[in-house]
Amino acid sequence: MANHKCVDYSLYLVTDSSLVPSHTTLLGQIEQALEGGVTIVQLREKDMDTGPFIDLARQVKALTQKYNVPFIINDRLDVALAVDADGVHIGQDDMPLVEARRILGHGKIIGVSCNNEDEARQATTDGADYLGIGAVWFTSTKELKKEPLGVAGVRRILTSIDGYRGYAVAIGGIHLENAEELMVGASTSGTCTLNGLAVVSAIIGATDPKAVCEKFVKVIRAAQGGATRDSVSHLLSQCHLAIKNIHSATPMVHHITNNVVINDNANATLAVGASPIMSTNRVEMEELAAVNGAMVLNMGTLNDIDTMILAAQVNNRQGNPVVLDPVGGGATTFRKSVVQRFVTEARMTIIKGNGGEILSLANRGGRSRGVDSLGNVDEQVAVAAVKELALKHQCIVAMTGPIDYVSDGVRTFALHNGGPMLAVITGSGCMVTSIVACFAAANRSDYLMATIAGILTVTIASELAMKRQEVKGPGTFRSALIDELYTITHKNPEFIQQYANIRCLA
Ligand SMILES: Cc1ncc(COP(=O)(O)OP(=O)(O)O)c(N)n1
Ligand SMILES: Cc1nc(C(=O)O)sc1CCOP(=O)(O)O
Repeated sequence: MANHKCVDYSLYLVTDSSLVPSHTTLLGQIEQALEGGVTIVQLREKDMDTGPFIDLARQVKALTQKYNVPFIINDRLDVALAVDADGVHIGQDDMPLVEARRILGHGKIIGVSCNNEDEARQATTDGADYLGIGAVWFTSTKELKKEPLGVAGVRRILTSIDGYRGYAVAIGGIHLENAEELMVGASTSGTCTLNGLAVVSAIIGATDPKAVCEKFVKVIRAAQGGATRDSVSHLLSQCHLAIKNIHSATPMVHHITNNVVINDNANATLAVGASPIMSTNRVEMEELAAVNGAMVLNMGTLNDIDTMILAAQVNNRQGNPVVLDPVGGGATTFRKSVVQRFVTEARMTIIKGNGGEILSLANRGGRSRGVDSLGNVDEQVAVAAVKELALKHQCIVAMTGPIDYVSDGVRTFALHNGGPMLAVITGSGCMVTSIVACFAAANRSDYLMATIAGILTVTIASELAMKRQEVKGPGTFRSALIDELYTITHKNPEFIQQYANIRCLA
């Protein structure tokens, strides 16, 4: 599963040009829907020749780019490749998922239609990024071959794939009046819940698609808010498992990091049970990527930018998580342009920076002096920045500081752990990045949880280190911090659940 792609599936528009009202056009309806808050668009044209399909796909892609939402093509891999869409949706009678993945690679989204537990299990095993579960109810948009599932049927399928870390949407017969019943009724407390609704006729056939979408978004967000709040304790219980996964995988974490922190980062990586390698020679990037668990790109020392980008690209191709630390990203014009190169020329799985770095990347100001962030960040601004960037770059974004904010674009958490001593040793932020990468390497099915687990491990370790009698100042704190990383991950993983101070911001 290429699940480093964080996508907001909340309101998934699936098109059908035959349903467009006579006074308007398909493109007009799609644009209205995007204005109303659709979060992902699938072009589904069952009877269009290839040439016109590609032409139309190019126009729809331009619209989705304007609104910064992913663009998916129904059934046709050739069209998806021709227009460089973000992914494809395939049905049970279409090209097998493993073949589609072989052709499209791990960088693209692949969704699969599922109507029962067996199909869902197979799709999750084969690495689907999301499932389209349906039909929920009767629909006049498509002739159904099987009885509708109902809300209970959708829930049953979701429950049967508990442990799956991809996404799921429901489809078939969904309109404003039954959306809440479905979102609330099908939600589960397990790892796999309903992430959104896929809708055709209620939007494409509407006289005012923008207004319809705004109402859908309200209903869906309200249902997600309740479910997300319930998920904090579940998330923390997963951190325990995430540590175990590091020990069983002992992943190699390849760093291209800065000269100041290289030794501390290697020791911290070892302390949590992963294996560091700090190579910067481009000759071996490809070979390292083949065995890597994760890649850290830390911009502190910018000696060879092309090699760093190459390293990210080869790790992208291998499906390895790439963690970017845009150190000093807002400090100079040069650094600002380098961050832009990283995020446009390669795909980042996690971006972790301080307030100045993240706000700069989000074009929301971001004051830095050298590599340090200046000033506290207002919570509303911080949340807007991490959410916006997560959706834009389809990745997890973490802004660290006195409070850490982490988002996948849909779910956002505020983490309140961490002692003041972290600010008086050099490279504590870089250490967080290394540890996040260790968790990501061993927990590829849930990068949001991996990021939170990584941050909490360091911040809780810092609180424990400060309580140690031998800690008298920054020097002794630095050693104690590495000791406590070891303690949490080797002896007391329950400390994360015990000490985490975390809020869910719906
Ligand atoms: C999000 C989503 N879910 C299910 C489907 C149905 O796809 P498929 O089974 O391929 O049927 P057709 O769309 O081809 O009629 C979908 N398109 N999108
Ligand atoms: C395209 C599609 N796939 C389905 C499935 O069950 O897989 S139901 C469906 C049509 C959904 O259209 P509407 O939102 O107009 O009911």
